[in-house]
Amino acid sequence: MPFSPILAPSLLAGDHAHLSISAHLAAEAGAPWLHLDIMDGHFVPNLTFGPEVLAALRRAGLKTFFDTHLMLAEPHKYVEAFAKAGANLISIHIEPAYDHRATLARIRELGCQCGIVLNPGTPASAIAPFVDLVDLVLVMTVQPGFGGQPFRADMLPKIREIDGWRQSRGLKFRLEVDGGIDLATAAQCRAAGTDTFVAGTSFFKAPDRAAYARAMAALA
Ligand SMILES: O=C(CO)[C@@H](O)[C@H](O)COP(=O)(O)O
Repeated sequence: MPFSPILAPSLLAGDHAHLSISAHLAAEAGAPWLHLDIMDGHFVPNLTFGPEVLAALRRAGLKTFFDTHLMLAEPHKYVEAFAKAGANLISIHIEPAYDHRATLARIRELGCQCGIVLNPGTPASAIAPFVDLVDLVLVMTVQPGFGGQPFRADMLPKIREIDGWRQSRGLKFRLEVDGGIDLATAAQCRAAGTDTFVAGTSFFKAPDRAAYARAMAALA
């Protein structure tokens, strides 16, 4: 396994009236990453927040690594705004039509790490041309748009397939899962090769240091 496990709390499941408090709770629990779900009401049937929220979290003192997941029909138009607002890693979906290669290169040029994301219905082969360009591959384990959905165990073969490429070709990307992740489903994903786990609903039920430490011990 090339990377040690990271559990990235998803701010989508935090308190939207007090996002900074929720983000600080995640950091104080020991989470080195915060997952930020950016939804546009087009690519996914929901809306969340924009770059000004990331900038405000930075102004509020958040030093956490911002793992920024753009669920946007036209992500290439927004990568600069998210990089300037404080994103550390920006992930873009493979499904919409735009220049993925140029957008990944632009994310790097802006000083961020870059990631590529697949929806449950998208085969691993769709991202094959990009896996040597990215720092992270995100396999969605729910149809994106809403938190609190059940984990899709039928995504495990896809995770194994992508981890297989990583191992056989010596590729250096993190392999992340997102959707319905709790201790039990994270363990299944870990066994399939995942090293990076987004947890929204399950994390914010008990966002404290002891719970985080238990989760990390289970994934070690
Ligand atoms: O991107 C998404 C949903 O589209 C996720 O990041 C969710 O926020 C994960 O939430 P849970 O499934 O853990 O509640």
